[in-house]
Amino acid sequence: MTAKILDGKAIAQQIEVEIHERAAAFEARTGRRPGLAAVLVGDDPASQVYVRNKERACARVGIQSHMHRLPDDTTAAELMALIAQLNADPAVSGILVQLPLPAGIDPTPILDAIDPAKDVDCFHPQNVGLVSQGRPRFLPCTPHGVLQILHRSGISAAGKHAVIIGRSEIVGKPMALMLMQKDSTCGSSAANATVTVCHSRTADMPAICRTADILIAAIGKPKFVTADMVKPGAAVIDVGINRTDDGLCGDVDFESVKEVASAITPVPGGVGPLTVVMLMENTLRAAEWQAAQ
Ligand SMILES: Nc1nc(=O)c2c([nH]1)NC[C@@H]1CN(c3ccc(C(=O)N[C@@H](CCC(=O)O)C(=O)O)cc3)C=[N+]21
Ligand SMILES: [Mg+2]
Repeated sequence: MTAKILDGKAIAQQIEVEIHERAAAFEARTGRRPGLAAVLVGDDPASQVYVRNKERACARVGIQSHMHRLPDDTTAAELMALIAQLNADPAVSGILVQLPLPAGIDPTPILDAIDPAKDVDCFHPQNVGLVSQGRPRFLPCTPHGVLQILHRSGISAAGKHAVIIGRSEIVGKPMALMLMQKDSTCGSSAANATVTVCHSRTADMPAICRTADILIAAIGKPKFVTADMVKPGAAVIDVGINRTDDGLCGDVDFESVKEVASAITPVPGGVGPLTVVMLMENTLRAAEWQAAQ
């Protein structure tokens, strides 16, 4: 079997059209553009790429981007002062502090200081709590993007065994919560999975992965998932983006796994573009709520 390649870029473009229409309607109704403030501290090359992609997406969908590029030696106090200013600015609907922050700054108090109504990354404990209770205000961008890829590719999760490799607060953990819930923004077929989470201390991970109908790799190890870990016919979603000497690659060994899976996302052009577009959706959602207050 050769897998169907799930074209994340094309799916993201479809969703962008929908968001562009909603953003235009918002602007027509309120006379204001939704605004996204992105804070980038230091000069991490991957972060530069991601933030530039987010800025470009804002321009395409009709969101005003407010970029704050700060030097590597910015202090936590300076960053806190900027967050306070952005929290108070009515032109700023959503705030994103690009991670990782430079080694000297603890991200937790910074992220906790973002107004939960502007927390478009969905990292604030209040928003994480709402997701975990199945009544989300925002959805975390990458897991939401994965649900959109599955849903818009006609892959149902309901009743299936979804195995997630990785337990990060940003991807693995919220992905598990969202897949096991009764419903999702994409309907009940993009939820209701039986979920297993594997991590670095999991015993016999390959055997567990081989029972997955949907296998989601989010560990940050290049080509970690090999063909022997995949059940024939499984759908494989690769959340990893690793920069190696031979260029970008995911957490999945694409060339071998595509011969076993029924569907697979590429890297680049898979989950990454969805992460960006779901951030646009959250920013628009934030603007709509703030306008209704
Ligand atoms: N506060 C915060 N929020 C984030 O959402 C966040 C973050 N920090 N830190 C890093 C990760 C990673 N991330 C990506 C964004 C865009 C692409 C993306 O555009 N990918 C394209 C291009 C990849 C490339 O050229 O490098 C693709 O996969 O096709 C990927 C990954 C957001 N993250
Ligand atoms: Mg990573």
